[in-house]
Parts: sequence; C-alpha cells; structure tokens
Amino acid sequence: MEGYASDDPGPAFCIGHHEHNRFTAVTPQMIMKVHEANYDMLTVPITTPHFHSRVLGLLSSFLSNLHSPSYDNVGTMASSQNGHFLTVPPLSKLDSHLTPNDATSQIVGVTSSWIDLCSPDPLIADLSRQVLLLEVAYAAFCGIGYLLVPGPKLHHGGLHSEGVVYYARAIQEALNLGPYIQFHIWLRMTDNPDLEVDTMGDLAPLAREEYLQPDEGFTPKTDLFGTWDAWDLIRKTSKYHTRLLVALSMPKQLPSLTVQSRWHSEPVHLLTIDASCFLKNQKGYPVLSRAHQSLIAKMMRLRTVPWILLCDVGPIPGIEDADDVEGNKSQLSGSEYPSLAQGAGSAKKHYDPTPHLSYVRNLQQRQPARTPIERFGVGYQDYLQAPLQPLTVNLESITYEVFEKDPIKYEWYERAITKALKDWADQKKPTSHPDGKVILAVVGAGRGPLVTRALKASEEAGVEIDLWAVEKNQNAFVLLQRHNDTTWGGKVTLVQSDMRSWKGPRVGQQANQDPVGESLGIEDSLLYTPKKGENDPGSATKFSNPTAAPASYTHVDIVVSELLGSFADNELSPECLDGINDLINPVHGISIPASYSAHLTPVSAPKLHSDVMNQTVSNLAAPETPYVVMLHAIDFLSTTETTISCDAGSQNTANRSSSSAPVTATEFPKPFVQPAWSFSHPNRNIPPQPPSRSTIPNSHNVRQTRLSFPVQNRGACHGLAGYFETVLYGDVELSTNPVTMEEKSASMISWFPIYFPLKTPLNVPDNGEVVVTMYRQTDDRKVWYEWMVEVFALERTSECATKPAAPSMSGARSGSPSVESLKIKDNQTKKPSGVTSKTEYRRVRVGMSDLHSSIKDGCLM
Ligand SMILES: C[S@@+](CC[C@H](N)C(=O)[O-])C[C@H]1O[C@@H](n2cnc3c(N)ncnc32)[C@H](O)[C@@H]1O
Repeated sequence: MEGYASDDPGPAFCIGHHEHNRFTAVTPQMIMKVHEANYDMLTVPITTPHFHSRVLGLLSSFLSNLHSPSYDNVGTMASSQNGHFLTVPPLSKLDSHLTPNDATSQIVGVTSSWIDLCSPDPLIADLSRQVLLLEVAYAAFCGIGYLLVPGPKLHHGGLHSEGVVYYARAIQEALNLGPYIQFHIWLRMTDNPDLEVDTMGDLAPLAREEYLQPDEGFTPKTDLFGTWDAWDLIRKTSKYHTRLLVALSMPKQLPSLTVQSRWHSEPVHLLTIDASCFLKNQKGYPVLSRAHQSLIAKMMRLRTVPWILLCDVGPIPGIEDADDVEGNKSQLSGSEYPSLAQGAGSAKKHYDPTPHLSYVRNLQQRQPARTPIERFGVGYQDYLQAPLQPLTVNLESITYEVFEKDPIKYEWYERAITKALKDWADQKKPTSHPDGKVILAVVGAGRGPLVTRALKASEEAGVEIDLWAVEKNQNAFVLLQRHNDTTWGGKVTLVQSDMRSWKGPRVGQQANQDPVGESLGIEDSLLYTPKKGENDPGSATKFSNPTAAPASYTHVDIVVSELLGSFADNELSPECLDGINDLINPVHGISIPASYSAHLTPVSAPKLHSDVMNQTVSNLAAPETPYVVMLHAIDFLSTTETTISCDAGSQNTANRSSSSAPVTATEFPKPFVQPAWSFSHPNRNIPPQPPSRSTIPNSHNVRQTRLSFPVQNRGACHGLAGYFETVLYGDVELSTNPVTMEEKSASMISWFPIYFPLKTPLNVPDNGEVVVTMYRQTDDRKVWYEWMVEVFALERTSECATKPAAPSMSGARSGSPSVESLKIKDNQTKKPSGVTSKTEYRRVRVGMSDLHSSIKDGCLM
C-alpha cells in the first residue's frame, strides 16, 4: 500500500497537549509557545485547586452539621426531608484562571474530574451537578468552544452504572447552558473497573454509607461494551444532540475489533493518547503499536477527522520549565531515556524535547493512501442524499460525468458484452437481423459510454452488430447525436424515446436498409439526418426508397441497460425493462444485466440518525425516506467471524519497520449481509396485460422478505444498510455488497449504499436477534418500500432431559446462527456425569419498530 499521493494530501492531524495538573493561566504568549512547539492546541482546567478546596470545605462543614438521612414515611431517603442540599456559591476570581482573551479559541476547557455526577448519594450528585454547571456557565461566558468532560463513574460498591442517568440529566442541562460549546464526554473504550480509582479530593468516596450498597464480595469484571452503554444512555437523554461528542481514551491494550468498530461509528471528535500507551523502539523513543497506528489511521479517515490529545507526555518547551533540558529529562524514567551509548552518539543536536509529538506528526506522513472510492467520496461520507429518479427527472450532464468516472463499471460491461457476442457466434444462434448481424440496443444510453463499449466489444469479439441507442432524456440525446457524428462514425441508430414506448428496431430485407445513423423520435419519426459526407452511410435516403422492401420491426438480440439504483431495483429498472420485454428475441434474447438482487443488514448509525432527526423538523417524511449515503461512521450489528484484523497478534508490538513505512488502517469484522429479493431479465413470466386497463399492472414486481440477523454484541439499531449485486452476463458481476465487492468489482465507485432509517433506534441485547421484514410495493403508478424491524432476546428457559425444541422463528427465513451458537455453547458445557440435560431457549420480542413506508416519496413509474 502506498502513502498519500501528492494530489491527495490526506488528513491533517490537529494535535493538542493535555496535562492533568496544569494550573497556570493561559495567555496568548503561552499559545504562541504551544504553536512554536508544533502543537495546535492546549487543554486548560476551568477551575483551580482553590475552588476544589472551597467545595470540599463547604461539603465537610455541611456534613458535620447534617443529621444522618432517614427514611420518610413512604420509604424513600431522597425525598424533600433529606433534600435540603448545599448550594455552591458562584465562582470568585481565585476559582478560575480563565479570562476571555485571544487565547480562548485555541484551548479546550476541562471540567473537574473530582466531582461524581453519578453518586448514589443525592447530596454528592447534586453538588457535582452544581460544580459542572458553574464551570460550563463560566466557560461559555469566556467564549470557550470546546469542553472535555470526564465520563461517568460506573462503579459504586455493589452498584453498577446506576447513576449514569443522573450524569446524562446533568449533561443535558449543561448543553443548554453553553449553547455554543461542543461537549466531549471523555470515555474509556471499555469498562474496566480496575481503572476506575478514586484519587485524593474526589467526592465519590464521600458518599454517605446509607446510600451505598455493599458489594458482597462481588468483583466486577471488564465489560467490553460498558462505557458504550453509558454513552448510549447519555446521548439518548440529550436526543442525539449534535454538540454532544466523544473524547475517546485509547488504552494501552486495545480491545477487540468489535469494540473498536463500535467507537468508530460514534462521534469521536477527540482521541486521547496517554504517555503510558506508547512503547519504546530500539532507540528508546516513544512509538505506538501497530494496532494503535492502524486504529488511528482508520479514525483519521472519518468525515470529521478527530483531534488528537497527547496526555501527560511531558511539558511544552518554553513553558512549564520545559526549555530546560534537565527539567525535561526528569519527566522520563531511567529506562525510558536513550542509553548512554545512544545519547553519546546522538549528542544534543538530536535531542527532541517533544518525542511523542514528533512521533505522531511522523505518523501523519505515513497515513495509508485513500482507496479510489474514498478519494471519490471525500465530503460525501455519511452525507444523506435523496436517491436519483432518472425515470421522471432528466439527469444533468455533470451527473453523467460523475458516473463516467467509474474505472470498473464500463470495463465490466464491455467484458460482458464481448462474452455475450462471442457466445452468440460460437453457439451459432440465429439473429433478428436479416443480414445476420446481432441487434444490440443500449436502452437508457445517457451520454453514450455504454454505446462506445458495445462498439469496442463488437470489434473485440469479431461479431458484427446493428447498434441502437434509446434515451428518453432529450438533453442527453443531443450529446448522443454529436457522438454519433464525431466518434461512432454514424454507426448507431438513435431513438429518443421512453424505452417503454419504443416499438423496437426496424430493419429492411436488404443490406443497408435499416436506418443506421439516424435519430428517431418516439414514433420512429426522423429527428435528424446526417448530411452527405458527414459520417453518413446514406441510409436516410435509402430508407425512404420506395423500390426497396419496406422496413419492418424486429427483435433486439441483446439489450444492454444500466438502470440500477443503490438497492438494485429502486430506480425502477424492473419496470423499465418490462416495457421492452416483448422486444427481446423470444428464443435467444439476452439482457445485460441478466439479474440483480437487493441485499441488506442492520446497522448502528448514530450520525445518520441524528441527521435524519434534524431533517424531520422540516420534513415529516424524513425518517421514512431511503437515502443514498456513503456509509462510513456505522457499525454492522450482525457480523461474521471471518475477518481478522490486519494487526492480529501485533497488539503490543512496536512498529519496527522504518518510520517512513505507511500504516494500514484497521479492518473491522465483515457484516452478515443477506439478499432480500431479485429480478431477472428477460422476464418470461410477466402476466398478459388486460386490454381494459389504463395502467400497466405491476403486481409481478412486488417483493417481500423476512430476514433474521444474529447480533452478538449489544448495540443500537438505527436502520438498515442496503446494497446490490448484479450478474451482467455469465461470470461478469458487479457488487456493492461489502462482503463480495472486493471479489466481484473492487474499486467500483458508481454507487453508494442505501440507508433505510428507523424513526426510533432499537436497542439489541447481547446474543440478540434483529428480524427485518421488508416489502417492495406498487400501486401501478409508483413503487415504494416498507420496512419494519423487530428485536429478540434469547432467554434460557429450563434444562430438560429431552431434545430441545427448535426456537420459534416467527416466520423468519433461516435458522438463527445466534440461537444455534448459544445452544451449542451451552450444551457443550460440562455437566455432571450421567446428566444428559440440554438447555432450552425462548425467543422473546424485546423491541419493535413502526412499519415505515416511503409511499410519500415513492418512485414514479
Ligand atoms: C443511470 S443512467 C445510465 C446512463 C448510461 N447508460 C451510463 O451507464 O452512464 C440511466 C439512464 O437511463 C435513462 N432512462 C431511465 N429510464 C428510461 C426509460 N424508461 N426510457 C429511456 N431512458 C431511460 C435515464 O435518462 C439515464 O440517462
């Protein structure tokens, strides 16, 4: 893999410096030093240790005068009797070093970490809330734009995650108090109780015993999705507020790819890297493991590139005594510092006062090159677009131009046409042309790229064709005429018509009697006749020669079209191709594509959910609209275990390759994507049209599916990601399905996936199941989709001696891998000898979405 090309500078890293005990005032001069040191920004606590002592003093005197809380007559301790809490007086000048000045825009304010908004003791929780709100209000007053807010404390003796809701409530209040501030909730990737230690001066240990629950010897274990759960609750409480973001702390040992992938889908706008995350290379300089490098590379490809905060990596030169070399040395332990021999060799001229920063800046240079689709999609990542309606809306030239940039699609079409022509000739199939030429029609020709490919394919296969191009867009038709003149040598007969009203190619009984090179209207009226000598084969005159046998309509041998949308049939390819079905050679006729199928999988997509919610304010149909979107910050909820990280086994190894070697971005687990339905052409089963009907019956294009997706790790389902696969001809296929696209049509850029949102996200439990029911509907005038999602939990019911009954699938299509794997896991666990019992499961529906329908924005036929 190559690094960034010169015309693709890659993501710029914005790197900040965080010192957990920085307690000096930040001046514009200090910011200058920060920039001189090559940092972009700096964190600053909002309040001082003086404020901290003041609050602790207040609390201790309040507690000493307080009677211990008692239960009131309804049995609650947190009621009005015990609710006379302490009020923290406003900040005074000694409580904060912050002053509004030119430096303010370059700093990230940090709220106090010694508070405990989650405390089970209402006094501590309320005091913490007041501290937070005082800090936020003062930060807002000073014009701070970014706040780093330490995440919730999840463990309080025997209580786990009980107080997160208080934290969430306080954050919601804070968001209203600082209307221009972006709040970054500082979270670990996983919930590791061992890392949640109280330090001196923290309020958490001051919670009164009456409110705590004894832990009864229970030792909490690491919960891989524990901090994500807390975040989910916090952002839900604030209704996915766009200013509520994540500051993600990278641990020394990265968790599994499933956890990494989850965070990648969340709005991580700050990545914090502590000095302890760094390893040492052979020269003793700080470097990150390959796994860390790969995760950073992945995160840096997000639409909003996260900032990096280097935490406690030593002082900034020029401030905090750092220009003094001795002072800097003292930050490094003996083993961290280069050896004497290295020191002697490098001498002072190689001395780097900010080695962690230099390393990360170097990492920036080594970011992997973007794939063609990433380069093509810059600015489009996670951006919701209404699907095209090329049937009812005439596309602009620029839209065609974008299609035509695809390096794969046209190449694959050419291959498919060449193969089809060769097979036609090899199999000696009769053609529909009296001269034996294969009649080939490109329907929906646009500006003509497939026409060019058809001509090339004919040459390549050595098979003569009579080429027709049908296009309903009158503007694109002008270009088709021009191309026919200038590049195709007048070899193509152009028809400006909706393909559904085209009567088919017309050929005479003798050579040169078909209207080659002409431009025909819907009723085959002549739109344009090339002048003599102007690529004119002379057909126009011969065409009207009364002595020649009259031209008659005939069939098309090979129909080539590209009418596919992101979900295969959503731009009405089936309906359009039905319109020319009868024109296709009834015995040997071929359609390229021969078939196509729609595929889907459930996803967690918080950014898309938030964007759809925001659009709902002005458009009530927004959450029932399928969107075309270059999916990026999403997490596949149902995955297969096939993908192994490119970094497997190298979690903790320093990258020993040269510091100029490019990094590879982490690959996340592959999704479990299932086909919903398919269409094939020509369709020999279209029911005959009753003569009395004014509209064409379309019920044969209705589809329905019910698919079951096992979900291993809990998460929130925000919607469905949709893809397509198509067989052009034989083994020539195109795919946007992330599981097969690499094998079938890598680097194809013409289509982004489709996203079917859910109005309300559904939470899925660990080892749960998502069941999707979807329809393609029609009323003979338009086509729309309906979708509904159910969530099931698997509940162990009993141990029984008999063979367990298969869990009910509520009509879902296939046996659920999650049920099966859980059964196997459970039934394999060792039982006392002689016991042959097996565990039974019940599927319990724990959530269900509305039945969504895009009927209002249906695709007009
Ligand atoms: C996705 S574009 C493909 C254009 C071109 N074949 C290409 O591959 O670049 C689909 C084209 O089909 C045309 N089209 C869609 N429905 C049509 C219909 N019923 N009859 C004729 N043209 C149609 C549209 O105007 C558009 O030019």
